[in-house]
Amino acid sequence: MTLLRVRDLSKQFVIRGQGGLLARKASFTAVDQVSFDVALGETLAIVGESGSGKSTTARIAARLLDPTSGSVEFEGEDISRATGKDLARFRNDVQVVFQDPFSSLNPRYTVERIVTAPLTYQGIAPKGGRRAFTRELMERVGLNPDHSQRYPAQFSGGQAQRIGIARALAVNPKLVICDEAVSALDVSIQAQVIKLLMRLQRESGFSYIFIAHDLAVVRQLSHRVAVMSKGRIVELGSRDQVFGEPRDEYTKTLLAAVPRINPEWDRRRRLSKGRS
Ligand SMILES: Nc1ncnc2c1ncn2[C@@H]1O[C@H](COP(=O)(O)OP(=O)(O)OP(=O)(O)O)[C@@H](O)[C@H]1O
Repeated sequence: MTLLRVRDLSKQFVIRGQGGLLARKASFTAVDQVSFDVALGETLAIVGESGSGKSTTARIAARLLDPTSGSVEFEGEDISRATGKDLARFRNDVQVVFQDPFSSLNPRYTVERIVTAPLTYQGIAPKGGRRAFTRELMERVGLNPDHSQRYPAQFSGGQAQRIGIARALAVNPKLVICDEAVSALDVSIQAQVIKLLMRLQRESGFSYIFIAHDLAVVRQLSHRVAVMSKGRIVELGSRDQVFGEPRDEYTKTLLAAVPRINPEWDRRRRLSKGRS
């Protein structure tokens, strides 16, 4: 079942030159005619060099930013038209986990207040009370539930990212957008958080849009991969196709830069090269 349907999405930013009020304006196309679907329960990775338009695409999909043109449908509804209750439901169903947990968590709030805040805004009382709800969520993401009254600064980077994930899960989302969510973490911590993200998806069946520039990470957890370059999707296919038999020249260059960690993919790539 298609959860998210993005069609012909474009985003132009207006850039002002120097020179105060008389400065000339120019427009810059950050996202150019991008289309993709995300099915329920799948992980679509969006990869590409810095500045290729990955985050802008994701921010539009989460309605944090309006597109210049194109459409985004969530469960068949055009989200640009959603207002009131429909918009509130969409904001629940789609959660975003950002790269830097410390700047996306309020430093003056305890973990309990952070993870229950999305419910508080909606006037919903967590089942079993705030304390029990927070403890359960903390256990789910591998944090010590006895630390629910601590502040973000009292946690390591990896633990803080788990708080961000717990906050996203608090409202039972259908789609979680991870925007470089593991990029700032040490490799060993990164591996633990990736395992956690995969386990949570198996348990709850939600979808991910997983934005990353690290292809080794994407290889581990994606079902399908979209490769972006200069605002456009240059290749979109299953993980095995994109990694094993890339069609686009830019994808091939990107893959050539990845350390070889999976001999099976290498073998398939060599075989596919031999065929052509
Ligand atoms: N608010 C803005 N105003 C002007 N230009 C912007 C704005 N936001 C993004 N851009 C530009 O749009 C382009 C795409 O940015 P975006 O952040 O989507 O790329 P990205 O692929 O996510 O890059 P990174 O991996 O570095 O985060 C970049 O050139 C960026 O500088």
